[in-house]
Amino acid sequence: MSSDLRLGDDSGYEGDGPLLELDAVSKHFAQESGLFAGLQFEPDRFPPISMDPGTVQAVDDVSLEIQPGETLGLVGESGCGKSTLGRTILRLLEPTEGDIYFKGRNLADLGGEELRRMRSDMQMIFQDPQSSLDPRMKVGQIIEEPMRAHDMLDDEGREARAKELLEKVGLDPRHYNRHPHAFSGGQRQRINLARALSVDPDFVVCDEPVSALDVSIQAQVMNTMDELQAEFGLTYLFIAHDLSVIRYVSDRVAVMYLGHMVEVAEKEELFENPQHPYTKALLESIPVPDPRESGARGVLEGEVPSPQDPPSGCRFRTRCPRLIAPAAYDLTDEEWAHTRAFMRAVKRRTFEAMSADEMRREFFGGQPPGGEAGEIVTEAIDRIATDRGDAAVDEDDWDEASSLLLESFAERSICARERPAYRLESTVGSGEHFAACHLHR
Ligand SMILES: Nc1ncnc2c1ncn2[C@@H]1O[C@H](COP(=O)(O)OP(=O)(O)OP(=O)(O)O)[C@@H](O)[C@H]1O
Repeated sequence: MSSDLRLGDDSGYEGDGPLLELDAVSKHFAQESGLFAGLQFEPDRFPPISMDPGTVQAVDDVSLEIQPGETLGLVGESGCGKSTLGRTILRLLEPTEGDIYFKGRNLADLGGEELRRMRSDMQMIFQDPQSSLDPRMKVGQIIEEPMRAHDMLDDEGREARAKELLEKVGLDPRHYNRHPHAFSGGQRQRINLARALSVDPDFVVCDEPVSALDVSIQAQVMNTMDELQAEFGLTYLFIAHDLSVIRYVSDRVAVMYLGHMVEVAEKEELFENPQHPYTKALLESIPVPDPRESGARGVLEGEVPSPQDPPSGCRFRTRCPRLIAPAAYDLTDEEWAHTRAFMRAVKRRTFEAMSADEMRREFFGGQPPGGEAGEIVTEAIDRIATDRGDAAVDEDDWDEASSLLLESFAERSICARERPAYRLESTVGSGEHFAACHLHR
């Protein structure tokens, strides 16, 4: 673990708790600016226009621990809040709510010299090695810059360290005086690594560090990062949207969806025994290399809702294939599956107008559910049936049928009413398995 590249006595972490702990951390942004951003039309008021800047709930109520020496992979679709979480941890963004503890200290309590030291302990590397390296600076200057900012070593010491780091990241120390444009993408990412390591951090947020690289280069850079982790005693938060990258680098994996953490488990456990429908859908959507096995597999239905107005309860529920039936109705699994599919089809208007009988056949095999649920389904069908007898079906009828179904079924599900959070036993791995899904209630 030790290296002569470790600086000073305060490097390393001797405590027995997590290196990093997030306690209910949120980061909300004021709505993106624009000429009409936030303008609301409210006909019942005078004047009928108001300004509600609104907020983007990029990260919402996230709790998480990262142990010393581990790599926690953070995965999720574009826009789910991964980068925002990484930046908030590093205090590049101020959290809206919640606490972040690093080495047992609340970052919000630190000031002056302590905060400065903590900042050098936590570094970040970014996706695009092209734009994060100043083209006017030489490689040596780039690597020495953070040391200079933190007043570490003298000129000679910095130069010696920069050259040693170049070698450690797999580059030639004689390239010290070159400019970054002379290097390939993979080499530039290695320069970034050397720069991040120059101040001897304990924790590095790696934000999509290999996403911009050719697949053939990705593994080489990830292997170097792995070697450096062992040598420097580093802890990584490794952000990626690519599950094969996550599988390659992680010890544990955290899955994010629309600002919430939906599942966290050891890597093997997460890949072999996923417990959240969103994780399952993500895993099933990994492209299969075998061309004989084609066709749609686990394609996620519908659009990701807006982080300005996220769904209540489980944020994935509007797209979830396992949405739980409201307890108020006595529905068989099959009846609920039909009702759910019909509700979604009406909401998304995925079918052409048809008669009531045709809808019953198409969505319910001719047999809608009985009881109160059946009455609601029948009312919705009648509202949009082409043979309903009065004026032609219009937009308002579709909207009303959709609202009736959503309010009666989706909004009454436990998935809409309560925020899920369950701790499960791991079956493949040994550690804790967190799944935010009411199927585990
Ligand atoms: N400064 C900001 N102001 C307003 N909204 C923001 C800001 N930064 C991020 N967002 C919004 O917060 C949400 C999360 O963005 P973030 O970049 O963290 O996601 P991500 O998972 O890292 O996505 P990607 O992989 O595309 O970078 C998005 O809806 C984004 O538009």
